[in-house]
Amino acid sequence: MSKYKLFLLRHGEGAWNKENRFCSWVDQKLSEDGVKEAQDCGRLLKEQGYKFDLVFTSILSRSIQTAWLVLEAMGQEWVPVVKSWRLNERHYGSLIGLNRAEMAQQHGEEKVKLWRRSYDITPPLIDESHPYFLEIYNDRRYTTCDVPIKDLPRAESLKEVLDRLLPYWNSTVVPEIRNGRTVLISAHGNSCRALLKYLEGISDEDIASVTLPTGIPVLLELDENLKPVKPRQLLGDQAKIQAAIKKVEDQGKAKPST
Ligand SMILES: O=C(OP(=O)(O)O)[C@H](O)COP(=O)(O)O
Repeated sequence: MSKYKLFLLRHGEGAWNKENRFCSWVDQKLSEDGVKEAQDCGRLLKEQGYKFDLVFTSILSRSIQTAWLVLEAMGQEWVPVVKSWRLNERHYGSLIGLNRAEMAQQHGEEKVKLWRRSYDITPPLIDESHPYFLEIYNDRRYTTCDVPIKDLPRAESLKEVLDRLLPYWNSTVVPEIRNGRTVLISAHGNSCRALLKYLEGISDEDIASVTLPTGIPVLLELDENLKPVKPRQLLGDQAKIQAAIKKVEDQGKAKPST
């Protein structure tokens, strides 16, 4: 029997989602379309009568901005928002900033698919020579983490995302859910995929075909042991959701960038 409802949300479209670049730990704001997606998401959740008690976000602006816009559209701005780097997007290492379609032209679509969707392959590490290295590691927000900056990731597989996310899930999110709070996690494509893999017990192989579009809330109904009692529900117009999923999957195809 369903005891708890948990909502996962990949933030609305960011500027680099539009440009088909690996964004990851670079702090991009939402695009105009992304703002609209987040507002539409909030309106939909309000129409369906959902109420949140607590929102968790990463420390990247696009997930925080999305949480604010959702709460504003729901008229629930007062709901507390708690932030942690442990919900950040997967660290894409030296791939950060690169265009997926150009990478597919250079390295082949299969290689890009492995980098994007394999469970335990870590992309090449970012180092000091990378154009976004200083922007990331000199950012004051990373002095607030529960690990020193030198120990923060330099690239992560999906498995490594789950390894850094799970302690936070267990210590901080789970007690709130067990206390009966309805939680929204406003995060990222891959941090949400990692959590979904854990909660739904998805195999290392099958997680490769799980794709989350931006701005679409995912509802999980959980039993008393926080195990899903039914398949995840992506809320909204199902034809639009399927088209948005295909668009994300096609980002790794070797077509000329626009
Ligand atoms: O920043 C990213 O995700 P996000 O838009 O959910 O924050 C990644 O670049 C997503 O890339 P992917 O869909 O190739 O894994």
